Amino acid sequence: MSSRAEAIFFYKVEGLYGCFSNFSSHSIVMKSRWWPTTAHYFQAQKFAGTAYAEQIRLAPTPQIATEIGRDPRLPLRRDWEQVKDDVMREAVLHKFATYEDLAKVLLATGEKQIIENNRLDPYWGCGPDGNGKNRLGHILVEVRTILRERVCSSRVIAVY
Ligand SMILES: Nc1c(N[C@@H]2O[C@H](COP(=O)(O)O)[C@@H](O)[C@H]2O)[nH]c(=O)[nH]c1=O
Repeated sequence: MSSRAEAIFFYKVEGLYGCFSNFSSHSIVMKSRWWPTTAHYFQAQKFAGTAYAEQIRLAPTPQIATEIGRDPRLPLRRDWEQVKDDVMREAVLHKFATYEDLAKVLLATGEKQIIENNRLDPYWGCGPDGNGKNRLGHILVEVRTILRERVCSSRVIAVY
């Protein structure tokens, strides 16, 4: 893995590598439903199987989906802390597997570190001091590895 100095930083959808954000306008189909963004899917899974999940799915923007998903008055599923990383990985993998152009951007980052430059979020992002867990960046690196392995195995099949 590269040094932090060479790392790829992303956050805003409008910025370079904006397609790495869960707010980017790339819809996915998961659990037999259409989701406008991975942010909609991720936030809805906090209330899977309830009417709140559908309300989030139909939210007009990822910002509104996230606002609803973070509402502390809503009944968060009990196992959320245990499953949230898996939900995020599943959504991000699905997005990059759906859009070949995005997969190419991610694969072209080679071995570089990927960091969500979100100063407000020490869990998914780098946090206020830059030493946050950066879980979204790590998940993007995991997805990059999975996609690379898929590309390699499809090339092996093509050779045979
Ligand atoms: N707030 C924000 C983003 N934060 C995103 O929200 C998700 C985490 O939600 P939660 O677990 O409820 O805190 C995760 O995908 C994180 O990257 N992203 C963006 O592009 N723009 C924003 O303004």
